[in-house]
Amino acid sequence: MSSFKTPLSLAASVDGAGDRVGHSGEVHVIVGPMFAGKTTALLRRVKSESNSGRHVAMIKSSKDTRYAVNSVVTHDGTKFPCWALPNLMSFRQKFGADAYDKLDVIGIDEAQFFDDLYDFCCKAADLDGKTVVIAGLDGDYLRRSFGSVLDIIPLADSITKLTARCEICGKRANFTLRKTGETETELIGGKDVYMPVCRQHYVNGQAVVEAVQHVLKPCSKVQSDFHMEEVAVV
Ligand SMILES: Nc1ncnc2c1ncn2[C@@H]1O[C@H](COP(=O)(O)OP(=O)(O)O)[C@@H](O)[C@H]1O
Ligand SMILES: Cc1cn([C@H]2C[C@H](O)[C@@H](COP(=O)(O)O)O2)c(=O)[nH]c1=O
Repeated sequence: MSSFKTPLSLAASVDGAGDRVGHSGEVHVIVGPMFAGKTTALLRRVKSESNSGRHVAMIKSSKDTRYAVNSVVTHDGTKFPCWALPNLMSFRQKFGADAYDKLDVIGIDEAQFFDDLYDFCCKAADLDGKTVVIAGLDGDYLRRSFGSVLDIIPLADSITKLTARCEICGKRANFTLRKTGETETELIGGKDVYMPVCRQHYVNGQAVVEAVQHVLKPCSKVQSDFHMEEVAVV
């Protein structure tokens, strides 16, 4: 019998996770602004895979403890148990190598917070044969690329961009407006801090936030108390 190994089987056997090689993995990416239904779509997909008898696991970033520590929770309250982790590469070891090898589907929520998203997806789908379903923000509150979410587009079998409803006019919302004056990229929050908006209301709303911050600059107490609801953006 030949002992020749392809680069793929060699990589998998070196890593000790070769059980699923030959079984092709997949990468499905769900993006959009906040409140677009990304977590809802992720849960629907993972639950349906589980109902079909496949072994599933869900991961979210441990940075996001808004609704629950060990569950993924949608904005309308649907829950699913998950592993809350600071990074993805620790998942196999924490989940257990044997259990990991039996997994068919891995769901990842809040993907923008994982620095090792690209490497994890490559390994999980290409080498370990997993179906990886990823939900995350494509853009931050300034509509800049957020984390590594856009980096995994070239790895993807499918990409779904969802929209929310603009909180001001009810049209389709593609963007997330931060209502407060904080400027750090990562700022955990819900409707208290963010609202989904259409293009027109993103541009108007962002101008209002910037103008208010400019006016209030020397007065940091008032600045941190400022909220968009108090200003008309139409
Ligand atoms: N402006 C809005 N547009 C759409 N859905 C909204 C809005 N505000 C609240 N929601 C609620 O948010 C739910 C989607 O939540 P979720 O799946 O957690 O979204 P995401 O993960 O994209 O932030 C909707 O089903 C709806 O009940
Ligand atoms: C726009 C934006 C969002 N965040 C944070 C806010 C929330 O905690 C999550 C997104 O949650 P969702 O499930 O998509 O509703 O990300 C951030 O840190 N920085 C931003 O610019």
